[in-house]
Amino acid sequence: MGLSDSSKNPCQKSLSAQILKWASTQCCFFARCFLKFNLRLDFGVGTAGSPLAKKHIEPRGKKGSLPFSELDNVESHLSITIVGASGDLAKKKIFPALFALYYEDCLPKNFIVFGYARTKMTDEELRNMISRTLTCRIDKRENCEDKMDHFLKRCFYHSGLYDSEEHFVELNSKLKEREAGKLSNRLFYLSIPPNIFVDVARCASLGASSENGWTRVIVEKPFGRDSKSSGELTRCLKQYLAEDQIFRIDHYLGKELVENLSVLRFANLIFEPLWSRNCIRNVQLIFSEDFGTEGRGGYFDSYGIIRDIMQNHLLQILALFAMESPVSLDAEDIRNEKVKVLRSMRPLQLEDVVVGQYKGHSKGGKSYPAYTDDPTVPNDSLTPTFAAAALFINNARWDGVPFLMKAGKAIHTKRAEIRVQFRHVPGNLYKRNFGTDLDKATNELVLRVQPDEAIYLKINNKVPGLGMRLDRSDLNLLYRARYPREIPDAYERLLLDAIEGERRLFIRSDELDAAWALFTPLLNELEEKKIVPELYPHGSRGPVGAHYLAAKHNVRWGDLSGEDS
Ligand SMILES: NC(=O)C1=CN([C@@H]2O[C@H](COP(=O)(O)OP(=O)(O)OC[C@H]3O[C@@H](n4cnc5c(N)ncnc54)[C@H](OP(=O)(O)O)[C@@H]3O)[C@@H](O)[C@H]2O)C=CC1
Ligand SMILES: O=C1O[C@H](COP(=O)(O)O)[C@@H](O)[C@H](O)[C@H]1O
Repeated sequence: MGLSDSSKNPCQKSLSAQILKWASTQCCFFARCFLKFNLRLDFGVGTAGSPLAKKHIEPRGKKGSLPFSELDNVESHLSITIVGASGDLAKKKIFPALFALYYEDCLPKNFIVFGYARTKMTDEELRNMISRTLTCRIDKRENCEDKMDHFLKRCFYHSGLYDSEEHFVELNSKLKEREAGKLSNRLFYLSIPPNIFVDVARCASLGASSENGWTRVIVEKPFGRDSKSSGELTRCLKQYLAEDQIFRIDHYLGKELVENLSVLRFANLIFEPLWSRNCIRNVQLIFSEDFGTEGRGGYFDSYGIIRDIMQNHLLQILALFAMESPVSLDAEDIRNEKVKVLRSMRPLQLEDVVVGQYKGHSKGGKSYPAYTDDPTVPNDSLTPTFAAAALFINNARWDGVPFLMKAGKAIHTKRAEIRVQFRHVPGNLYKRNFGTDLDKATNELVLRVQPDEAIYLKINNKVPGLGMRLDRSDLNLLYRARYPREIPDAYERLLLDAIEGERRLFIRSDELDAAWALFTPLLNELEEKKIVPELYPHGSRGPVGAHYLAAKHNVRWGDLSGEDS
């Protein structure tokens, strides 16, 4: 078993940090004795114990008030190992996010990054690989090249198998060599296919856990494919890791607008009183991508859009949107509220969903492939690449309010947004100005998660002039206009949180169970009954069935109204 990791409140943390400083400089012996007897140490040491952990109050990084290096007064070391370093996610997201954190002075003074995978690579080859992905992304930053050189010098590689404890022991020796006897915290990022999560957790925990600091493991999705397999995965991981060492990542929780959801609700008097069935008619959670599953067809075909997007990203947003006010911003308080709302929901049935799959299509002399054209996808695959669903929360706040989700690949546009449609104004004095379509008179709040982050509220407004003409207008908070700085990528925020021991944006195991309990009966039914998805052309607006589903609940999809700019 690796070292347990429990970050407590800041006061406790700073006390722990002082004890640890003393312990690490004068009396490492005690720590080793504790370990020998397999006691779970609860130091909350190193970076997690730094004042930066008070991040609800303090901004982070050099653009904030307190650069990490100045705060890093405990002589600790941080080793980050990316398992699956040769893969797509590592290249696309994880290494760039780590560099961005380094660039912003958000990493501690003593840190190293190790890549681990089966592919044979030298340190230099790993550095070249990282540098290629970095140069095409962040070359506009000031002093970027110098910083990049310094960062790359701290990157190393070890090639090994995922199920070989011996190879992780070799990694351990390399880590120790560079940690040079300092108190060292270790973070492992499992950026690998899910069938090898448990092997890696076992080998990393037994072969390469930190001997004197914390060991944490970030686990990528998918966390199973249904309640049973997810429960099994949790049980297996817990043979080697304590729950507080496991950081289940859902990168949508790290997106700026998703983080802002709670601020919008709980830091503004004007929204919270409206946030219930009394004023809200329906809520829509929409995700679409304007490309298919190209290159990931093999993975996608055994998961499908419901598991890939709805059961995690959209459901997490829904939980944050609908939860009651937490007792505090503490991770456990927030996650308790999310679990409560998830457990108040009715599990989905077949009649609550519409599924679709994209078909080939030609437009303007260009042809777009069907999902089943992918050589890694069977020709007769019934896997949905699109789904729309209606969910209901059986509690006093949300009784009767439809929460509609829609997620699709190969749709005409890329977007992720939350749309809140409000009720009609009772006894509206201006009713006749809207003709017979009173729906056009309702307010709508839109949180555009991506692209081009924005929050806008559709209101009815008098068109200036002598007559009385109304139109729908937007109160628009466009992020690029209001905050002309680069918005950090979700992976930056989440990596930093894992380093600091902040669990608020990671999924707890009971949350995961509740999420699977909602979707598993539906997923089983879709598979058992071999439900045939409705075909929609690649690049279209998705299957028509999604409109019927919405209409059944008296809803119109806001993204198709044609009103958005
Ligand atoms: N890519 C993305 O956009 C996203 C990915 N994820 C999740 O992140 C994780 C990593 O994703 P991604 O980087 O795309 O995955 P990859 O398929 O690129 O796999 C990552 C690495 O794992 C090793 N690997 C691949 N297949 C196998 C296998 N069958 N058995 C053993 N090792 C294998 C390979 O390294 P080597 O051969 O060198 O050992 C590969 O470079 C997955 O769990 C995925 O679901 C989540 C969100 C988005
Ligand atoms: O988790 C996943 O997310 C991506 C979309 O992420 P985004 O940050 O680019 O919106 C999706 O393409 C992928 O299928 C899914 O596994």
